[in-house]
Amino acid sequence: MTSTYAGPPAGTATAVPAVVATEVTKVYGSGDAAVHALRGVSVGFARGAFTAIMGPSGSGKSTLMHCLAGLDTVSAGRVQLGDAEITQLGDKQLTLLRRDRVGFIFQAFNLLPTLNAEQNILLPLELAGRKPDRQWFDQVVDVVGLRDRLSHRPNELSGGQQQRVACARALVCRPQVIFADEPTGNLDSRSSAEVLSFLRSSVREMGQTIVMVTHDPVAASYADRVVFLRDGQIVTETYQPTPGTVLDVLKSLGG
Ligand SMILES: Nc1ncnc2c1ncn2[C@@H]1O[C@H](COP(=O)(O)OP(=O)(O)OP(=O)(O)O)[C@@H](O)[C@H]1O
Repeated sequence: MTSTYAGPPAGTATAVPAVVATEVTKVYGSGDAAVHALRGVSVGFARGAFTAIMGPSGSGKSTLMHCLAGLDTVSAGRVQLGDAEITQLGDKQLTLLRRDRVGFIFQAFNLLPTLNAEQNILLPLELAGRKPDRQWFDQVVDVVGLRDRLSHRPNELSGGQQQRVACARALVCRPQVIFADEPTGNLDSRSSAEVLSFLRSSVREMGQTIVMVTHDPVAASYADRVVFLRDGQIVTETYQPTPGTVLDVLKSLGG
């Protein structure tokens, strides 16, 4: 089945996409038990833009993100990340692609408790055998506002600060895309605002590309664009969203 979504209005999508999904289908299980989580999704995510994915529960948001990030395989269709067609890659190549080109931020901060903030931020580079670029590290630390917390362990940091460490950890590798899955789901509204402002400045000031799944219209309003899923298809999108416009679309989708 193909998506009913006809694409952005003429003249609005000018940037080169960092990730493109073409006719992506994902079916879990088979026969009577088959769940069609994605039904022919075609969508591009512009480089240097902050895009949110929204939709009612079960509409396929996490599945789409996992397929875009090479965390899950597609049943049919293609995903292109930069110059790599990830749907053609084997497990080993996918692992390297995720390590070298993709950053992740999850709802649970996933920091190592025995390492301090600086060590947590630098861990992925260390694991990849890459030397940290000190100047870039300093810039990232300043953007996230963690300069005076670098020697603190996660249990000495607030939830918002821990998530900012997780954001810095994703950014320091200079990934082509950062995928964020409900990054503010565990945070109070003040810490959420801190993290979202930081994500937005990493896009504005550092040219980062971010794709974020969220349920929260306020979180989505920090993005440049919101794409909406329903029943495994992209049904509409909005640019320069506000919490009000996002809520209106969600209501119309029954979310
Ligand atoms: N591993 C799985 N096995 C079987 N079905 C699955 C699996 N993962 C997801 N699904 C189903 O696929 C559909 C889409 O799920 P998905 O988690 O992508 O939705 P979502 O929009 O992220 O939902 P939510 O907002 O509740 O997190 C749902 O019907 C879900 O039950």
